[in-house]
Formats: sequence, C-alpha cells, structure tokens
Amino acid sequence: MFVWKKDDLNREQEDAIFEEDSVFLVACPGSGKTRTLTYKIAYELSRIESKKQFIVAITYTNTAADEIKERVELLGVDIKQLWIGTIHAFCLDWIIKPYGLYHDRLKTGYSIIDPFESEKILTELCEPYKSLKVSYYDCDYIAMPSGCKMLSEDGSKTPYIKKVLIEYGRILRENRQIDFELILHYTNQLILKKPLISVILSNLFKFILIDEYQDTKEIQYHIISSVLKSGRGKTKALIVGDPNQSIYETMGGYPIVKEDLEELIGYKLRKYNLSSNYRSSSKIIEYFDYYKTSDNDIIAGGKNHDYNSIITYNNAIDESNLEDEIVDLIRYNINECKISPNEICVAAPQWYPLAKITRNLITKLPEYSFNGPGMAPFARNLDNFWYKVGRIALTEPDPRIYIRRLRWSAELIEELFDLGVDVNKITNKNFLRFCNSLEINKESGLEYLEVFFFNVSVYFSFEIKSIQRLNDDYNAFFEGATSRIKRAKEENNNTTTESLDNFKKVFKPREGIKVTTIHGTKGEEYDTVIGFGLVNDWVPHFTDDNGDANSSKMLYVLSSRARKNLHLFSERGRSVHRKYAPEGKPPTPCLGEYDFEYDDVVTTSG
Ligand SMILES: Nc1ncnc2c1ncn2[C@@H]1O[C@H](COP(=O)(O)OP(=O)(O)OP(=O)(O)O)[C@@H](O)[C@H]1O
Repeated sequence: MFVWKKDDLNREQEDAIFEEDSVFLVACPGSGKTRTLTYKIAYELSRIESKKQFIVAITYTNTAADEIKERVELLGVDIKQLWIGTIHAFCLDWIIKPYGLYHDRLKTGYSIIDPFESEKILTELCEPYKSLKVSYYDCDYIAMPSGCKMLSEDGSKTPYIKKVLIEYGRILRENRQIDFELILHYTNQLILKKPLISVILSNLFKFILIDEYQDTKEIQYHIISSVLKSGRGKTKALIVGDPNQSIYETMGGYPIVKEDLEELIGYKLRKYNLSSNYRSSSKIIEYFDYYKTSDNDIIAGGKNHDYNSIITYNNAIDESNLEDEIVDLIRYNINECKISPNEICVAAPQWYPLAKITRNLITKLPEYSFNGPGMAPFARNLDNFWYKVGRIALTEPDPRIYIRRLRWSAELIEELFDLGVDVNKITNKNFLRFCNSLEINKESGLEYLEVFFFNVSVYFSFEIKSIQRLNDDYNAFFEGATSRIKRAKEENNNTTTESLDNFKKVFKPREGIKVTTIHGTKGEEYDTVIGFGLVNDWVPHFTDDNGDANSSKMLYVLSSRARKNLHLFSERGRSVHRKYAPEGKPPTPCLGEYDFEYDDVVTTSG
C-alpha cells in the first residue's frame, strides 16, 4: 500500500483521501488540489485488487494530465492501471473508439479535425458576412445534453452564424471529421442509445476523479454520471473544484451543485473542504475573499502567511500612461521587493490589448525577458502525433527528465503500433537513444523539425504521406506553426519566433515576465500579479447576463494567483466610444465599489 510522509499532506487533505465513499471536494485557491488528487490516485492505484480495473482521472487540460501522471509516477506507484486525460480523450478512448460502430455518423470511419483546420474552414465560411462583422470568433458552439447550442448572444449576427455552422457541419460530415464538441455530442448520444456501454465501463472503473469541476460542461456530468449511476455506487468518485473560480460559465462551464450531481448519479456524495491556502499572504487572502460568490473558509496556512503584501489599485491613470506605470511597478517589485522576473505576471481580461503591451514592455524593459501571447511558435496539441514527436525533438537528454522522455517515447511507439506501423523490436529506450543521436544543424525551428520528423519516419520505415492520420497531423502542425509565426511577425514585430531556441522554450520551465489573459492564469501562481483593463464591458463582458457574479469570479481568480503583491488598474480612456463610453469605459463595478484600504507605491511616473 502506498504510504506518505507525515508532513506531505494536512489533515483535511488526508480526510478526503481516506474517505471510502464518493467525495465532493470544494477546495479554496492554493489549497493543494493537485497534491490531493495526485496522492488520492496513488493511494487508489496501490489498493486496486483486480488487474482488469482502472483508476480514471479527468483533467481540464492535457498539460494538467501530464503533470499529475508524472507526479504519481514520481511517488513510485505503478501507473499501468491509471487512465488520465481530458474529457475528450476519455470519450474517444473509452466510448467512441470501441463503440463508434453503433453510431450512424461514426460507423463508416471518422477523424478528429485539428483545431487549426477547423478555424480555417470557419474563417472561410464567414467571409461572405465580413461586412456584418461576423467572424470565426462568433462561431463558438457547445454540446449540451439536449443538443448543440451556439454561444453568441448577438441577435443581429445569429442568423448568419447559424448558416455558417450548418455549412460547417455539412463539410465535416462530408469529410467524415468530428471536432471537440462533436466528440461530446456523439458520446452522449451513444451512451443514451446503448446503456450497456455505461454498465461495462462501471465494471472497469474502480474510481473516477474529476478535477476543476467548476469549469466542466453540463454534458460531461451527464456522460460521467451515466457510468457512475450504472455502477450503483460501486465505482467511487472524487469531484474536486472551486465554484468561486468558475470563470468559464459564458463558454459553457457549469459549476454543478452537489445535490444536482447526486440526483444525476443516483446516490449521495460526502462533502469535504480544503480551506488552508498555502500560496498567499493573509493580506492577499483577506483581499480576494471579498469577491467570493459561494461561501467557503480560507485560512492562510503557507510560508507567505506573514508577508507584508502591497496591494494597489489605480483608477485615475489614463490609458496612455498605463504602460509606463506597469514598467515602474515591475522595476519596483524586482528592485525593492526582490521578486524574480519569472514570478511576475501581467494579466488582462481580453487577448486584444496584450500583443501591444507585450511589444512595448519588451522595448521599455530590454533587460528582462517576456513570455507573452503568440510567442509560442506552435500549439500544444497533444492530439497531434507530430507535436508529440516535437516534445522529444526539442527537449535535451537531461537525467532530470529522462523518465518523462522515456514515457513520451513509449506513447509514440504505441500510437504507431495502433496505426499499423511495424514497431516490433523497437523499445522506448532504443527510440529515445536514436532521437538523442540525431545531429541537425538548422537554426530555424521549422526546418529542424522537418528533418527530425523525416528521420523518425525513416527509423520506423514508413512514409508520412502514406498514413493518412500522420499526413493530416503533419500538415496541420506545419501550417499551424507557419501561420502563428507569420502572425507574431505582423502583430508583435517579433522576428525570433521561428528560431530553434524559441521552439525549445515551449518545453522549458516558465521563463520571463508572463503576459496573459485572466483565463490564462488559471491554476498558476506568481509572487506579483499586475491586472489591467479591469473596466466595465470587459469585466463583466458586455454580453454577459450574469455579469455581477462573473466579474467577482474574474477578480477572485486574478487576485488569488498572487503570493505577495497585487496591483490592479481600471485605466481611464479605455475604448472610447461616442455612444457607449464617451469618456472610456468606467471601472468594473464590484472593484470600484470595494472599500479596501489600498497601499500607495510611489513610482517614478506616478
Ligand atoms: N500539505 C501541504 N503542505 C505544504 N504545502 C502544500 C500542501 N499541499 C499543497 N501545498 C502547496 O500549496 C501550493 C498550492 O497548491 P496547488 O497549486 O495544488 O493549489 P490549487 O488548490 O490547485 O490552487 P488553485 O485552485 O488556486 O489553482 C503548491 O505550492 C503546493 O506545493
């Protein structure tokens, strides 16, 4: 049985792990959700009796899945009977691949469309409606238990978006492709049509864990609940998340309440809380506690507990002076507070102002490196075979990541085997050794990878073009990367995006001052957080009909990322509009109304 050291976990974490029944765990920010989940998985894996059963963990992102898998492995527990991944991967591996033949749309074959290709099709379909300002960004839709639903609430555009989406669906059908939402939609149809699927799965799964439940879509609860319900309590569950952090509601996130979930699964869950925050100072916790929309306790329990935090709010500065003020704050944090640049994050509620601010911060602070939007030269798409080869190609043979690279190598061999490639006699060690031995003298990341991928195909004796899936992934990878590099050049004037060094950075630990959206900070933590663009219509978004609660959640997430210092801005003169905002957008209401005793920081520009 897996045992841990006395101080690894606190009492609340242990209680949730030792509970024999199914658990609904509400965890405050920085309370060690990931650690609790990791230990629970290791604990359950070590107790599994049948060789035919699995522990299943569903994470919000592929990156989280990878991180948890690795942490479990580091705890010394065998992970053969662990399945971990996103809900899409779950639906594909456990339902669509084995049972797709029972669905009319899937039985003649299907492939998963690359998000980049999907964007390309939708962009082309929006072309005739350009003058009506209908773009790819309006065409988001989500799978719901009752069918697919478009997300745009702009009534003037909906008839055109509908036309675009109908045509998009037709093209996918014709090409036998499915996108991420259709994966969920068809899975739900399959389990409704064939209840036996859920029965079989409930026999296979001893435990199902769901991370970040607050951002889970409604349809996902239906899919998982169908399995849990069929097991009648035999398959145990751990559902963990924080309703105060549910910032994806406008995109379909559904922070289900315990009682509703119990009704779906047909039995009771035991409620536990994690209330000890290991991340932030008491002052930061006191600050973000104000924004909570769902009641739960938060206690400062970490080493920053007594840190003398600085929290500032500036709603007087004009947009034209904002960058200089941020530059001064960055210098102040680095020079006076001795905070590392890698531990500073600048965040805004939207993508739109980030490219410009990153570009200008790079110019104004040449002594520091930045990690901004659009600087990664390719998408982290774990469904793309060549992205996964890229992980090995772009990481160094370093003993600290040997186990990880070995696992990546084994995963690639397994995938090639599934595609019918002869992998007989090739071991993960041999393949990794081969990759490490390749010497490719190219300065461009794209050229380097082209040669690397070619060598891999020769090593396994296949031609990329002759295997459709590998050919599609290859084209999607290079077209996507080429388009990102072009965009970075145009938007950020960034000419180093295509260098091999920049390609390698994708897999290196976080480096430089991070510039991102508030959504992009999810799950992250920094010593200093600087938030700007906290203005009405952005937070809350002007289309949001639950704006008050959702803006509190955005501020809750943003502020709770900070360990030490927090600086917020509702700059004046932002997006002046003759009719809607003649003087620029006013501050986010719940921020403007908060009567907090902010600190003063005297910087050179202010
Ligand atoms: N029992 C513990 N003792 C000491 N430190 C802990 C303990 N549990 C977790 N931590 C530390 O607390 C920090 C926050 O943990 P983690 O990132 O898992 O939080 P989280 O609950 O996922 O937060 P959020 O919901 O805000 O993203 C990490 O640095 C982690 O190592």
